Amino acid sequence: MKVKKALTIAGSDSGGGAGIQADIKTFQELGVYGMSVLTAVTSQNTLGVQAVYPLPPEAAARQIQSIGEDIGTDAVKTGMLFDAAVIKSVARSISSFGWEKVVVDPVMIAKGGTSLLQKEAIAALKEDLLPLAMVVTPNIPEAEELTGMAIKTEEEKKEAARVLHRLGASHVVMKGGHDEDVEKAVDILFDGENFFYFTSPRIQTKNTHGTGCTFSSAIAAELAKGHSVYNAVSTAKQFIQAAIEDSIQIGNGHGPTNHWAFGRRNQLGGKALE
Ligand SMILES: Nc1ncnc2c1ncn2[C@@H]1O[C@H](COP(=O)(O)OP(=O)(O)OP(=O)(O)O)[C@@H](O)[C@H]1O
Ligand SMILES: Cc1ncc(COP(=O)(O)O)c(N)n1
Repeated sequence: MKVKKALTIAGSDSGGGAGIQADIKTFQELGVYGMSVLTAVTSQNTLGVQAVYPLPPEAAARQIQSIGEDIGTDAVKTGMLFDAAVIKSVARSISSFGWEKVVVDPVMIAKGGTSLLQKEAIAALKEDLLPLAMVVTPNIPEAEELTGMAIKTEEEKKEAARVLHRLGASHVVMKGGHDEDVEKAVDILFDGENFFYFTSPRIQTKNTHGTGCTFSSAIAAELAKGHSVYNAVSTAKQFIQAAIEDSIQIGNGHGPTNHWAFGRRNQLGGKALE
């Protein structure tokens, strides 16, 4: 059987809702063979991150080499990279294999406030990784860090997207999950010329752990299957909407999104899961 493949380069979330675990579940649900390169191990649950154990940069390079020299991949997604040395090592490895369908989720801070990226690594993210990105998916606080802009209005979101495009990302998705006073969750895609809006009703729930990871890996999975960036973002938006609507009540904090909701709903003709 011939399958499409996607690779996530990210950190492990022991609680299974974000990071590598969210990515692999999303790849699986979207019918793509998932592979993983670990950059860090976190002790994490729905209450937050209790500990971070970064892996050395050679570990990422060596894992990517093992995949690149034998299996190859149709798309790559990066998540938690933790420090500048890992970012540089990952960027070098991606370039050396000439992988083009690269989705960069510039993960910086976990929901509970724990830093998943060293402050001094932001320069490396901009200089080494953004130029390799077919799609970059910042939330508003991440876009503010990357651009140095304060982003509140729609015009500022569009201007930040232009800045990130100039830094080398060929497409930018400005995610609106953090605009909590707005009734809709609006993501804006910029392709260097035009802006496209992806809008869905905002769901009132505390179970949003891993939304960013899930959304970016859904984009990578759809790109791996050969879809355009516009269509990949459109499917990812439907995937995350279903995953948040049917989110999972486990633990005592922010529960995870439901990675099987999108596929099961399609089987059930669009009905929400019990
Ligand atoms: N309450 C919500 N209702 C509907 N959609 C949401 C909600 N929260 C986030 N989203 C959607 O989820 C996706 C991820 O957006 P978000 O801004 O939450 O990313 P993120 O902050 O990187 O995620 P995380 O906080 O998990 O790191 C986007 O498509 C966004 O519109
Ligand atoms: C290993 C890892 N990677 C990424 C996130 C961000 O996800 P969230 O902001 O939903 O906690 C996380 N919490 N853990």
